[in-house]
Amino acid sequence: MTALSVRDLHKSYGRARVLDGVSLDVAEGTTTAILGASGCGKTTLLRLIAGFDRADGGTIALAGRVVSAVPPEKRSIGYVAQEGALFPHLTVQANIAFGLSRAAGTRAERRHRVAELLDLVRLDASLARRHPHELSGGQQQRVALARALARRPALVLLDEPFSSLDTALRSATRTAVAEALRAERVTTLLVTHDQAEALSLSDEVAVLTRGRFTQVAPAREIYAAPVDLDTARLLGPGTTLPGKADAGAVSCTLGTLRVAQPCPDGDATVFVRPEQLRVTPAAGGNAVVRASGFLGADTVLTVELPDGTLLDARADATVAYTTGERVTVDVVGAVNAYAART
Ligand SMILES: Nc1ncnc2c1ncn2[C@@H]1O[C@H](COP(=O)(O)OP(=O)(O)OP(=O)(O)O)[C@@H](O)[C@H]1O
Repeated sequence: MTALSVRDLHKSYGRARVLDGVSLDVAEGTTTAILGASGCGKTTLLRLIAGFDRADGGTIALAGRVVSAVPPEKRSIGYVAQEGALFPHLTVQANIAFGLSRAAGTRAERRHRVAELLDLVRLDASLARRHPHELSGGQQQRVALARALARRPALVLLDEPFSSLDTALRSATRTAVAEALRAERVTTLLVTHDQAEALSLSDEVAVLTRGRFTQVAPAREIYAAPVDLDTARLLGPGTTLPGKADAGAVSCTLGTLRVAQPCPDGDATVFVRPEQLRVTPAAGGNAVVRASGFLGADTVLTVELPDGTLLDARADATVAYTTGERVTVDVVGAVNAYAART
């Protein structure tokens, strides 16, 4: 069943058209990540769905019911903002219980639900009596999620919920949140501009560009075959090269390569991701290492081809590459190519 259905949504601020015909369906119990550049309208869309702002046109339906006239508190939506916005004067327990109305069972039942929620977001019960300032940023975000889930909402909106956390905390919090959402089988819309977050947390990724969704597809599918160059770049780094497409292949400075999806014959832009290039040390190699950055798990190299083309490649971190060293560069698998913009 479709939990959320957005149709042809429009929103402008003055003359600036932010959403220009946005449509999206989210199936019940799934997570869709909205990926888009800063300022593309992601938060605007969430605010319209939550009912904090009104659209200029289009409809939003929750479980098949159009909600234009329904106030935010009656939409059965949980919202977690960039920084959880917990009540600073209330304990963790009281913050979570705030989401539960007094009508929702006895005091003992509410306590039980709070304990259940703390467990769900993997927070120790001993934290229940602390105040937000006595928690780490990651713990605060997990309390914010517990509060949003308290009333068993039909839909949870997460607006860049991990952006204020450092790398290690971000990854741990992300895992805890993903597991909690899966356990509750709650329908979720996650806004992010972090491609790793979008790809790892979602059933589907929806790419918002120039006021519309340009592609909505499962993470693997969208990563392997982005519809256009902007979408390809949003999903991760890559080098663009001029080329010529002809009958299902594309020729460029790297040779004649297979294409992952159809590209019209003629001038093309080839997009090669760092992991699609295999670099091997070789005295008589066709390229020279111009820069190398050791990242721990792997190394990112910038290599130069004889015609001066610079390529970014991912390489084996156990090999210490030096600037000026000769290497061979091969392309692994099919690449994406798009009709060149005139
Ligand atoms: N209340 C408002 N009044 C005027 N302009 C606004 C208002 N809210 C947002 N905007 C503008 O609308 C555009 C979209 O903003 P929005 O916050 O939705 O983007 P975003 O994709 O969430 O960005 P970010 O990733 O940086 O948070 C921006 O250009 C912003 O300046």
